[in-house]
Amino acid sequence: MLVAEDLRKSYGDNPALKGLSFSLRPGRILGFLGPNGAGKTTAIRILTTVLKPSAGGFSVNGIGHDDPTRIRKIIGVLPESQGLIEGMTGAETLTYFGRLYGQRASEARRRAAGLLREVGLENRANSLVSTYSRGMRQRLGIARALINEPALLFLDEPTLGLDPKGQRGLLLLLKDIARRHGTGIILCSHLLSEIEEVCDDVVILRSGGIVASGTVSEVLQNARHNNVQLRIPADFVERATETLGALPGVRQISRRGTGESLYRLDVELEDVAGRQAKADLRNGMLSALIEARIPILNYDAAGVSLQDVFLQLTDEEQVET
Ligand SMILES: Nc1ncnc2c1ncn2[C@@H]1O[C@H](COP(=O)(O)OP(=O)(O)OP(=O)(O)O)[C@@H](O)[C@H]1O
Repeated sequence: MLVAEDLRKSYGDNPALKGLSFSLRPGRILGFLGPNGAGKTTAIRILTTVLKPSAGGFSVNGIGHDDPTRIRKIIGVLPESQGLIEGMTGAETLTYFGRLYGQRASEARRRAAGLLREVGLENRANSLVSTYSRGMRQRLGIARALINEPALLFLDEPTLGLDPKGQRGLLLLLKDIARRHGTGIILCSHLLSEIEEVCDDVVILRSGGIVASGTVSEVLQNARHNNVQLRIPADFVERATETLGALPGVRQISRRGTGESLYRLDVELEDVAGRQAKADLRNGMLSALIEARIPILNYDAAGVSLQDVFLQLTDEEQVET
């Protein structure tokens, strides 16, 4: 339903997006991840037709980006600031926006009631928005974004400021909407554990380019095969970095202090083919560390989370070898 091909955008001489290509199928949720300045907002602005790409293109349900009016009719957006009207009730809000989309008064009221039910706000339909909690506002914002029954829904940090229960409830609601309506959802977030839980697909951006993309399990699987985490005493971190950096199979090392006297090294190995070759690389790495008399306090090749992948792929402090 969404196909983006080689999207590029420069602000003056500053390239904010350097060739973004990905696609999304109906009913799936895609997480858009990246550190500050990676280009997420720029990409979302282009895909929601607020900005024009400098090069490349995209289409939604076959409608090309050069027809923004038609694209706007089939997408929904939940911006970071919802722009709700405090002096209206939830039901009035949705009826009002339904009318803006050209619905008749009776139809707008009926659909407003249906949407309020869908997002779990039916009991507060007649309360003023000014009395809503943050979580309720987000739910109302989502209902508003669904008014035109969009094929594609964009959400920017939808769980920001919600308590853990509210976050979970909202993510489950999104999952439900995607599955039941076949809506494609693009979610920008920094909460990686939740992205891991709710998203089917993921695109990780860094400095305007994609550093990883695919299904969440593909990205994790790939990282698990080629990445190893080590914990070593801080005193040995320089020697360990040097030793690992001299090995031909080591592609990249990220290091992070995890306490006063401990360091965590995330080591990315060459992407060699075959299980045995991968094991040989890992064993070679361990032998080199042992030979250099570096104490290894912890070794983990399996417990890689999306957060680890994200930090490793987007870490500015990493040492390229
Ligand atoms: N209107 C603008 N004019 C000039 N440069 C811009 C503009 N908007 C963004 N940029 C630059 O483009 C790059 C990407 O910014 P963008 O806002 O898309 O990143 P982001 O991933 O959304 O970051 P954040 O997580 O902080 O929102 C940054 O270097 C930013 O400084």
